[in-house]
Amino acid sequence: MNILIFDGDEKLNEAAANIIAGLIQTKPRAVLGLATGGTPVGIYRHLVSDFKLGMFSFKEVTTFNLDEYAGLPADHPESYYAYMRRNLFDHIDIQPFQTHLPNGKAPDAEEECRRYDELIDKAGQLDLQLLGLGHNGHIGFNEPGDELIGGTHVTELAEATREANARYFQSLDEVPTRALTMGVGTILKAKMILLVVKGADKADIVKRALQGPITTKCPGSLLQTHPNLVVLLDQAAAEKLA
Ligand SMILES: N[C@@H]1[C@@H](O)[C@H](O)[C@@H](COP(=O)(O)O)O[C@@H]1O
Repeated sequence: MNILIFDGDEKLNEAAANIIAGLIQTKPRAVLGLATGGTPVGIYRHLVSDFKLGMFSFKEVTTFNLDEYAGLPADHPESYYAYMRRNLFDHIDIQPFQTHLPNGKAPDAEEECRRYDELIDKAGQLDLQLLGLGHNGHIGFNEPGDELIGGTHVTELAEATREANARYFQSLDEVPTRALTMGVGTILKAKMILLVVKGADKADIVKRALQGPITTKCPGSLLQTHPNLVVLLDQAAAEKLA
């Protein structure tokens, strides 16, 4: 694992965007695994401005997002579909049919998960998976538990996760209780994983995930097994690391 620690948000966002941009420049048909949440917003902003400077094109890029809330229609402002349009897709030349998220409103969620895995399989291995880390160690919406699931599946959100995401909704009650998420097997099969974590409130979980025991109780700890893991941290998130 390669850990890089940055002094300041902007430098970190720029470094993450440069890694993604470099991949697209060398492989225009790259398959990207994308993440949502607060962490990647600045990274997407950088990618958009680099794109607008003409540094690269997303025309042949394919994307698969990690997850989507179950029950939220795509046009709900807090759906991850809406987030991706707002923060990235609407500002670049990616072809909409090459962007993928699980459909949170699919009538048969299990079938939707199978469909999503088939699409990922058909696209081939993810070249890069961008990841954030939840306060409880979740990656995507793979929550801590006695076991983890390899493929895309429906998951019950941990209370802590709903509380953390309540800031985007009018009230906690409005935060969905379930989500469709890529599994840890798919995440770990990516050729490269780019984990980005910021803030002092994540320092403990960064320590557990990167230097603690590998356990399903902290899904992020499984990333230690990946042969090409790049971790970008700000100083606050890195402060408990040995
Ligand atoms: N499903 C997402 C994750 O993909 C994200 O990485 C994590 C951390 O979010 P944030 O970056 O806002 O702290 O929580 C969310 O609930």
